Amino acid sequence: MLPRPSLSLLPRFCSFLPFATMSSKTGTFHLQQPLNYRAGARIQPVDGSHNEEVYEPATGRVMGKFLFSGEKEVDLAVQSAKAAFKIWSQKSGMERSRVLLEAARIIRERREEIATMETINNGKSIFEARVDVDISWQCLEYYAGLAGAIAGQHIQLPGGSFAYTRREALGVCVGIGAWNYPFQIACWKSAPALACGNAMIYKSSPLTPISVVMLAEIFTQAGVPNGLFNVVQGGAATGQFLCQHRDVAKVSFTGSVPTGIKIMEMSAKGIKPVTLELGGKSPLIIFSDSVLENAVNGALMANFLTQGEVCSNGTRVFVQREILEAFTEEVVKRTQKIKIGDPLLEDTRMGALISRPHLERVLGFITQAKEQGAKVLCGGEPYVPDDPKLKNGYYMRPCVLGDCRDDMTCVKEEIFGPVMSILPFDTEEEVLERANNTTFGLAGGVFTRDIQRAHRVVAALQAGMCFINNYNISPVELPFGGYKMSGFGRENGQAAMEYYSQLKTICVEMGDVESVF
Ligand SMILES: NC(=O)c1ccc[n+]([C@@H]2O[C@H](COP(=O)([O-])OP(=O)(O)OC[C@H]3O[C@@H](n4cnc5c(N)ncnc54)[C@H](O)[C@@H]3O)[C@@H](O)[C@H]2O)c1
Ligand SMILES: C[N+](C)(C)CCCC=O
Repeated sequence: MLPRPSLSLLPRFCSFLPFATMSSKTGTFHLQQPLNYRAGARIQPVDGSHNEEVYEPATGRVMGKFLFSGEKEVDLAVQSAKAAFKIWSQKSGMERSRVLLEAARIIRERREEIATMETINNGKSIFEARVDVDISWQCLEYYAGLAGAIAGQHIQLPGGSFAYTRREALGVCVGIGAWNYPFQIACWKSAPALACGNAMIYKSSPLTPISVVMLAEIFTQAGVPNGLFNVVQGGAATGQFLCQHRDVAKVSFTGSVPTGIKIMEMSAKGIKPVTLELGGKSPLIIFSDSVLENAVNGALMANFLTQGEVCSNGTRVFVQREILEAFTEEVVKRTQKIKIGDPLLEDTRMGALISRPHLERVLGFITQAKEQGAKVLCGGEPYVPDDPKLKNGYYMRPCVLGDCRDDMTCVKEEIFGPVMSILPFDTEEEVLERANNTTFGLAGGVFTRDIQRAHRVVAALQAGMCFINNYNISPVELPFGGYKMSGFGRENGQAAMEYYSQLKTICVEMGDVESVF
């Protein structure tokens, strides 16, 4: 069943344009063009460590190879971005706004092509990839709207003197992204960065290097100066060259906690500000007075989007004991009905996980959960679709675990796969204590009909993004980010503008200087 149309995942704009030039059937795409982008064009990097293969998760097929960028290529990208920054940062907010609006328009126009590419490279269903693309152009439109509103303050001082503040761009910003929302994460970072007058160099996860280059082309077509948005490709070493570069002013990172720690350490050496969007193990609390159908829908949304590979997922589902049986029965029934298979088919709702090692890691968590006493209520095993071309894809059946305890690994660690753990509780006080007993703090949710309890519970949750009676919806107007080890800084909403700009204060003397000497 689809979410309700009010605050739902359904696109706010739909344009079903014909496919562009690329092949759109699973198992047919071949990488032909370079994946680095510098000074307004796709290029081969001037140096690099090695060639990396790009896989299609739906089939397990290698689609092509690309070179991991070396230090020289990173430096050229930074120098190109520095030159473009000089032009872009001098434009008015309204001029920047017009370019971002044009980029949003082109994304809408190329919606089907981008969504198809995202599905081919990530493995998520085309249904979800279209939603990701819609959230992406909405993000550009939102920050286009804010670009013209960037303003300072005027402060009166004695004797007619005064001061004013200017909100200025930072310079060359680096964006480093994860593989679960490749195009969307690049837009969440670049839209506020460019709106504030910065340049950006972006590095995707090496598992999903393709769609961000389409974004780079779109920015150029929309009218950003050549070099303003460059793409370098690679893994940890390329990321390190970026973070350590002396001309980089800021790093915005989305990824795991261990990598986030390294990013922060490197940035600390250059006193560079960082935004860290890290992992989570979020609680979803379902009280017995909830509308059961909504609570079940919420739990599915909280666990199974993008094959469960979602940072904000509410994977610890706390259910009040009175409705445990009814809730569990319904959630299992609905999970078993999820259509798994070729992600480019219209009716598929769960595609392939990102890679073979990741699939094995997720299945390993389920084996361990069983060893520790959890009961597999459904799924949890590899899935082989009937279509022969999909037989080497990375599919599994979504899993619901019962008989879970707070001390089990499946309840404590981020699995990043389609695995829901159900945990019974009795009282509000008890569940809050247990929900907050984690080093993570990205998201949390509550289902109840008691309005006072709903607000009391979210106020007590130690998490940056909380939902009442829904889960995992992401209007771009809302700030998104974590507490505790899930990171700091915010993406989306007005808040993100703070993280891509700096404040200058100018103090103006209107009288004579009174010296104390
Ligand atoms: N909070 C959020 O908004 C959010 C969103 C998506 C994913 N995530 C998190 O991301 C993780 C999954 O993504 P992943 O496996 O790509 O994470 P990861 O930390 O392995 O990699 C993330 C990015 O960092 C790069 N990288 C790796 N080592 C680096 C280093 N030493 N220096 C610089 N860059 C380096 C990678 O190449 C990749 O581009 C999960 O923990 C998930 O929760 C968080
Ligand atoms: C768009 N979602 C579903 C809120 C996911 C945000 C990015 C986290 O992985």
